[in-house]
Amino acid sequence: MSAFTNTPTIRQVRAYTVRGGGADYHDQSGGHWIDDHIATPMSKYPEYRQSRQTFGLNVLGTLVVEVEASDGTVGFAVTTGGEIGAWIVEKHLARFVEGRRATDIEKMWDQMFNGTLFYGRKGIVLNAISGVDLALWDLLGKLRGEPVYHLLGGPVRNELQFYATGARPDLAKQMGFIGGKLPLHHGPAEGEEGLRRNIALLADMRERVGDDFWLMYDCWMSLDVNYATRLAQAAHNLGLKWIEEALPPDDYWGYAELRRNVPKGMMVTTGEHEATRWGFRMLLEMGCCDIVQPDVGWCGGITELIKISALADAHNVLVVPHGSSVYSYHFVVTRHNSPFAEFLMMAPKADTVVPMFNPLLLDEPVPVNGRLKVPDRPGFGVRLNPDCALSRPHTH
Ligand SMILES: C[C@H](O)[C@H](O)[C@@H](O)[C@@H](O)C(=O)O
Ligand SMILES: [Mg+2]
Repeated sequence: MSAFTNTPTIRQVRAYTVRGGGADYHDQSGGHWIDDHIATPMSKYPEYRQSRQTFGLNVLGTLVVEVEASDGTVGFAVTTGGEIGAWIVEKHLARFVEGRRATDIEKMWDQMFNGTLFYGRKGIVLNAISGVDLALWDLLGKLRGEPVYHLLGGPVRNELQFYATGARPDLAKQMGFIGGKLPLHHGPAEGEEGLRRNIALLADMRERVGDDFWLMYDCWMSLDVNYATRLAQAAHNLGLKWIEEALPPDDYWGYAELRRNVPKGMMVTTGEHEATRWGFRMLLEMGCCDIVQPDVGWCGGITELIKISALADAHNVLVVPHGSSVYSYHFVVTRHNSPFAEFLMMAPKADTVVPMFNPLLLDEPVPVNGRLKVPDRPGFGVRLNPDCALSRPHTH
């Protein structure tokens, strides 16, 4: 009898939403560093300048996807997507997954992507596809009794090392991280005074951390080429290691120009709001960046990230996924061109290490002294916190 005959099939796909932190990590209560006057493409409107939540950065909420196999095993994953994502999962994507062999992930991905191409391609549809894909990899690991990183070819290093994203790189250095990425607070609409404040903050942090600690700026799509060039030039003698996501994701031409403009030795990075191998092919072939930063919960999941990473490797470009907890750790540990990872400091003052998707996942690992050995529990090795109320709004 062929081994195929006893491979479990997918009995049901279920999608839920959750509010308050979790995978929609911008969905925090007040007073959190992650919503404190951070520059965005909306900063040109004063009414939307102080808080990203005012223009809806946390409008989606968390999407939880469960895939239940015919033997009762349940794989799950979480990403950003909320009710819209849940609707797409159950009303559209489920038809390409239910009844299929749990091993046929590539074919299910291809049908989910091509079956939604008329309204998807990127954005929320790719978040939803990513959620299903990650849940399928979790399920496969559980069925095989293996951590996902074993299914991806095994670890190329014993542990991961992390830089920390947050308001306090000085504290991150004390916690053992290899670098600190600051959110940029002021964009072009705040003129020369804003640029001066951006540089003053960086100078203060450089003073606090010394010369041998990475400092980066995350500009969250808020700048134009001229401002980003001037920021990079002014920050160069402060040892800015990279300037991240300076421009809107579709401005491939602007990124290529910025990369020609920045001082030699400074890196340009982007990609967290890009999706699929085609989007990253554009970034790579147009010479937009030195590091691509796909979010595995937004770019298409593990199945697509494998393709993106191979493309980047061929271009000698590093792949350092946007902070996405265990979903990227299991990938990064298996890739030579992913030498370090991001850890988003989700404590409101960025002064302690808390799980990134807090409070949604149980057993979610966190870096200790800036390092982490990826647990070898089956799948992604985490469980849903039963205290987090899941809702399933679209079942009627
Ligand atoms: C800190 C940044 O403004 C974003 O909130 C962050 O999610 C992302 O850009 C990152 O690279 O971590
Ligand atoms: Mg970023």
